[in-house]
Amino acid sequence: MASMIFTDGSSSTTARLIPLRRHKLRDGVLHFRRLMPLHLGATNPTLYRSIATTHSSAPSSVVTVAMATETSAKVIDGKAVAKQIRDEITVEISRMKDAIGVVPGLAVILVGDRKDSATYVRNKKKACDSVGINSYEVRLPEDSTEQEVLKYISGFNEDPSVHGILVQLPLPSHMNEQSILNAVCIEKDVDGFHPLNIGRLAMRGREPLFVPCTPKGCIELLHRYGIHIKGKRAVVIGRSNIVGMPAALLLQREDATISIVHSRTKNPEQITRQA
Ligand SMILES: Nc1nc2c(c(=O)[nH]1)N[C@@H](CN(C=O)c1ccc(C(=O)N[C@@H](CCC(=O)O)C(=O)O)cc1)CN2
Repeated sequence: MASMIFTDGSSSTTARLIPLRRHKLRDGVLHFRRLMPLHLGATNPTLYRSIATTHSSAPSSVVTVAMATETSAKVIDGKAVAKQIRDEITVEISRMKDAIGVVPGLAVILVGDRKDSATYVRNKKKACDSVGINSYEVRLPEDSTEQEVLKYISGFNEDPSVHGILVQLPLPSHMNEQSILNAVCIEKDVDGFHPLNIGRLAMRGREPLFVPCTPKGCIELLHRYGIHIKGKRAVVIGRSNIVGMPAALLLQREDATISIVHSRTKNPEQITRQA
C-alpha cells in the first residue's frame, strides 16, 4: 500500500492522532516512533511506522512526514537537504549578481512581541544572510493599527530593491489578516498566501507565482529523496491555510489521492491508517 502522512505540526488533530516519542539519532536528525503500531492489513498486521523530522532552529528545514511502504520506512534528513538547497541558492544568487547586478531582497514585517514569531523571523533573516539575500525588517508594536502595516506593505510593493514581502503570522487579533495579506502584490507574495496565488495553486493548468514554504519544503524533500508521489494515497492531518490546505493542494498537483483529516473528522484514525 502506498502511504504518506503529512501533518500540520501545530494542529490539535496531529497531537491526537500521532502521539510521538522523540529519539535523537545522528547529525541532529530526530527519529520519532509512534507509540502505537499501525495495522496495515493481513499481509502486515503490525508495522511500526517511523516519522522523520529534523531538529533545527530553521523551520524551513523541518518535515513532519511519514513515508512508508509495507516493508520499510525512510528517515528523511531535512537538515542535510536544507544545507544542499542553501548552497545551490548561494551559487544562483552570486551568478545573478554577476550577470545582471541584482541582489534579491526580502522584507519581513513583524507585529507584536510573540517570542515564537520573533524566532521565526530571526531565522529567516539568518537564512537570507547565509545565502546572500538582502533582508529588511520592520518591527511594529502590538497596538499598531492595520493602516500602519498597510503603509509598510505599500512602500515595499513600490520598492524595486524588495522582491519578496512576508508578513509574519499570526497578526494581533484587532487586525484583519485577510486585508493585510491581500495588500501584498502577488509578484512579491513569497509566502504564497495571497488568494490569487492560492487560487492558482488550487486550479488545474494554472501556476502560482509562489507556494507556501512549509508544505513546499515537504514536497521538495520527497522529490530530493526520489520518492514517487504520483498515484499514492496521502493523508494530510490539519487544514490550516499555512500548512494543511496548501499541502493537500500540492500533493494533488503531484497526482496523489488526498484525504484531509481535521478536528471535525468523524473517523480520523481509520482514514489515517489508509495512507
Ligand atoms: N508569514 C508567515 N507566517 C507564518 C508561517 C509562514 O510560513 N509564513 N508559518 C508559521 C511560523 N513558521 C514560520 O514562520 C513556522 C513554524 C513552524 C514550522 C514547523 O515546521 N514546525 C515543526 C516543528 C519544528 C521543530 O520542532 O523544529 C512542526 O510544527 O512540526 C514551520 C514554519 C506561522 N506563521
